[in-house]
This record gives sequence, C-alpha cells and structure tokens, in this order.
Amino acid sequence: MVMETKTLLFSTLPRLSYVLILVLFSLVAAAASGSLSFNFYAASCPTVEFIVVNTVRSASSSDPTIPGKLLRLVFHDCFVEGCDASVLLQGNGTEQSDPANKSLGGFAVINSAKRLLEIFCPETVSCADILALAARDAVAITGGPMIQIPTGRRDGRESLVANVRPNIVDTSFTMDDMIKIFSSKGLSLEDLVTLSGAHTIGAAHCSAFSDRFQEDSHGKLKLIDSFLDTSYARELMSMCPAGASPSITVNNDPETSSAFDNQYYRNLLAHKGLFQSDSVLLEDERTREQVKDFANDEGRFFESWRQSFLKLTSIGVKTGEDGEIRRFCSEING
Ligand code: HEM
Ligand SMILES: [Ca+2]
Ligand SMILES: [Ca+2]
Repeated sequence: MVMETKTLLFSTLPRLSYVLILVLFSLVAAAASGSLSFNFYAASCPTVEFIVVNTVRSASSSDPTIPGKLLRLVFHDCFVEGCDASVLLQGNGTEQSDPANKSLGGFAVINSAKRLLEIFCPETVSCADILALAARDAVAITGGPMIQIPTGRRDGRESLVANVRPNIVDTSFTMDDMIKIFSSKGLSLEDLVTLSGAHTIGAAHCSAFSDRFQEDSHGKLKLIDSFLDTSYARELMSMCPAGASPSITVNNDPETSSAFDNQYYRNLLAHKGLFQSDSVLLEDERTREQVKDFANDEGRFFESWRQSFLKLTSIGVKTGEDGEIRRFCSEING
C-alpha cells in the first residue's frame, strides 16, 4: 500500500510540476505581453470571482438598482482612458466631476468587494478587474448571459474631467457621432447596437430625454421628436412634468426594467426607445436590420452581447508593469 502510494506520488509529481510550470509560464507570458488572461488570479487569489459575485448579489438583492448602475459604470470607465478604474477616483477635477458622470452609482459595491479582497488577497486584485467582473455579474444576475472574462487589468493613476466630454456619448449624438466614438475604441456598428441593449435594465433621469417632448400651456403633449410613440411620450410627460424634481428617475425599459432580455429591441420597434440615441438605431438603415434581428431572437442578442462585452471590457487596458494595484478604489496609492 505504502509502495503504491509512493509510486503514485512519484509518477504524478512530474506531471503536476509540468502543469504548474505551464500555469506559471502562461501567467508570466500574459504579464509580459501586456494582454489579459483567463485565470489570471488562479494562484494569487482563487476566490476573487466568488467574492465579487457574492458582493454584487447581496447588494442587488437589497437594492435592485445596483445591476444597472454597475453596468453603466463599466461603460463610463472603459470609454475614458480604458478599463482602468479611472472613473472610481474621487477628488477635485476627476472624471466624476463631469455632468455625465454625476448620475453614476454603484461605487459602494466596488469598494466593499475591494475591502473584502484586501483581507483575503491583499494588494493583488485591481479595482479595474473588480469593476469588469461586477458588471459581468450584474448582467448574469438579471437574467443575461454568463460570460467568462479574462482579467489582469491594472489601475490607472490618472482621472481628469477633461477626458470625459470627448469620449462619452451623449443622447443628442447623431449616428455618425456615435460611430466615430465607438470606432475610436475599436468597436463596430454591430457592437454599438449590441451594447446599447444595456438599456434593457436600469433607469434614467428626466433630463436625459425631456427635450423630446413638451407640455403646452394647456398641459397637452407637444411632440418634438416625431419618432417617439405618442402614448409613450404622454406617459413619460406625466412621470416627468415640467418642474419635476431632478431626482426623479424613469425605467429605461418600460416593460422589463429589471430583466436583462431583448425587450429593449422590441421597444425600439414600437418607437419606445427612451433616448434619442436609442431611437436612432431603428431610424438609421445601417442598424435597423440588426435591431429587428435582436427583437426577434434573444439568443442572437445574447451571443452578440458576449462578444461585444468582451471587447468593451478590453478597451485600452493597462497590464503588466503599467499602472498599479490600488489599495482603495477611490484613491491612487500614496
Ligand atoms: C450608445 C450611446 C449611449 C448613450 C447616449 C447612453 C446614455 C445614457 C443615459 C443618458 C443614461 C441615463 C443616465 C441618468 O440619467 O441617470 C443611461 C443609462 C444607462 N446606460 Fe447608457 N448610454 C449609451 C450606451 C450605453 C452602453 C454601451 C452601456 C453599457 C454597456 C450603457 C449602460 C447604461 C445603463 C445600464 C444605464 C442605466 C443606469 C442606471 O440604472 O443607473 N449605456 N445611458
Ligand atoms: Ca477608465
Ligand atoms: Ca429588460
């Protein structure tokens, strides 16, 4: 018996060490070549994904607005200086000072995952990875596809308000404006249609769409954007009357606001896209067919989402020796 165990041990040991060497080699290679890798934290923090998903899950169960916030947060991070957690930095003149970022949320969820990770794996997991994983989990938790994403992002040391305007899409943008920004990030027209599907969850403030209609002096609806369905516009007007509190929010998807599904595209077909930048996806013939396709086939939307989300969360990543691993997500290391 002892003999057998010994033989077994000796015959498996070389194989084990091969595997170990391979894993180590691929980790070093990934770090040196500046790319992300799957299982980046396999040796240094094997529980990272478990800790992040549990944090997101428990935060979302007590506050259902969390998934939408995390998903928008990663978009605003990745489009400005790449996916480097620059959007999480607090202070005067950081990206958070831009009006487009004033309505971001979900920071506390990232910070609390980071606090836990600093206990289990000190100074190991970047805030940029935590944010990408948390947004990935937000989609799965609300019924969207579960996606394996590579990690190894490092945290940026810079966050400047001036970098936000030129890189973040506004609701008033034309299709050409949007294409320009997306393609500067390596994203295609198809990625634009797919990633806009994020608006199947979450909410928006009245100011993001209230210029699409007006209330006349008799309290009647006057459509400014004739592409908007009249009864939907009337609904929106009643939720966002003139002089309404700026803190009021309206669901992006009037049908299934807490489910990550293809309802967004069905809404577009019914002229119920909340933002002008949503409606334009149906109006423009370059994207109309894809909208119809996703409205009819959720599987195709999910498959496309997998690919586009991987591209989104890989934009301009800092890896290897670039950047740092922050100790607190809201501040750079001293
Ligand atoms: C294509 C151009 C886009 C425009 C013009 C746009 C614009 C907006 C605006 C104005 C809001 C409402 C913010 C507020 O008033 O609180 C919003 C919400 C949101 N956006 Fe986008 N967005 C775009 C693309 C994206 C992409 C690519 C994603 C993610 C992949 C995304 C995810 C979200 C989410 C999840 C919300 C809801 C946030 C919440 O519930 O707090 N958006 N977007
Ligand atoms: Ca960033
Ligand atoms: Ca939905």
